[in-house]
Amino acid sequence: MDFFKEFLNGDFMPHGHCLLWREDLLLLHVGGDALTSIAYLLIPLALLKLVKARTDLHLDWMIMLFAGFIFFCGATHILGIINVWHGYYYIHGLIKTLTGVISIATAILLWRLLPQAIAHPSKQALTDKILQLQQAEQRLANANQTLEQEVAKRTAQLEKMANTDDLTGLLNRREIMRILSLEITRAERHNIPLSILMLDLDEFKQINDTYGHHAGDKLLIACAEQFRLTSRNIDFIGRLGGEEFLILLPDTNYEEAKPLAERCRMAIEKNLVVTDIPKGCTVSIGVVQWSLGMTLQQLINQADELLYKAKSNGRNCVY
Ligand SMILES: Nc1nc2c(ncn2[C@@H]2O[C@H](COP(=O)(O)OP(=O)(O)OP(=O)(O)O)[C@@H](O)[C@H]2O)c(=O)[nH]1
Repeated sequence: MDFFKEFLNGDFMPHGHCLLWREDLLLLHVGGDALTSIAYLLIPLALLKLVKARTDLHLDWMIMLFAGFIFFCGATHILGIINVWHGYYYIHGLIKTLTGVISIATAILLWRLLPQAIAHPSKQALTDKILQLQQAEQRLANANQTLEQEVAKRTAQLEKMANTDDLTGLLNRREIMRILSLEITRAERHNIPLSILMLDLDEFKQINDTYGHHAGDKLLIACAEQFRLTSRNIDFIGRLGGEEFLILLPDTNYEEAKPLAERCRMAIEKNLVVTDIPKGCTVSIGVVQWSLGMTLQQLINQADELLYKAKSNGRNCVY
């Protein structure tokens, strides 16, 4: 009991020379201890705030231990101030010992954590890694873009192949019919004229039989080229099959279509040059202007009928 009395009233040890301190010396010691104590008490509060705010750090126990260590350091300085007037040397010693124990614990844990901390990537390493990732991402984006361009190119090639006649490079039957259907809808909606030319090479079988199938192919290619040269860039030219072609003339009435058909006929008769076939070739053409209410099939049938008429009337003519 006596021990506790002495422990708390500060008389356990005599003050000795403390009461003899001069004012400036006292201010220096008390001021220094007070400033250090304030700092040592503020640091644990800051660490507590950090632990509360950053639950993701996973080192909260280590930070709390460090906060405790700092707190006890602060407490020894407070006791240093008190001891100037009261001799609580026993409590002071006790707090110093506690500070020592918690410091040792912190030091041991700090050393144990050191490899983990060293292994943790530095800010520079993380910055480098981010840079590497950004570069890799850029490379990936570039590769992706190239791939997309390649796919678009291949798709366009495949579409072209699917829509094109292999031999002549003109539109194939499916594609010219698809476009004709669209153009009929457009003509209907905007009330604009639309005409077609149905073209068939004359006595092509005989050419094939005389000069061979290969020469016949050359002639088909040369005819396709003449049709290209003769028609306008708004027109669509297709090969329906064999030696039969269709030229689609958007925004064109019969009066405009007929001379165009005539130019095609003349081009085949006069301009066609196929070395294997010296006698050349001619073409018969049926011209029809689409009229309101006419279906695609009716349009084609009417063009076929006119073509048949041209064939029956001696070929190499336009009907
Ligand atoms: N070289 C070649 N011949 C083809 C091709 N497709 C069809 N033919 C031939 O074209 C010929 C068409 O003959 P027909 O339908 O009798 O017509 P045509 O001889 O031109 O007679 P008309 O049309 O009455 O003037 C056939 O002999 C087919 O074999 C092809 O891609 N190349």
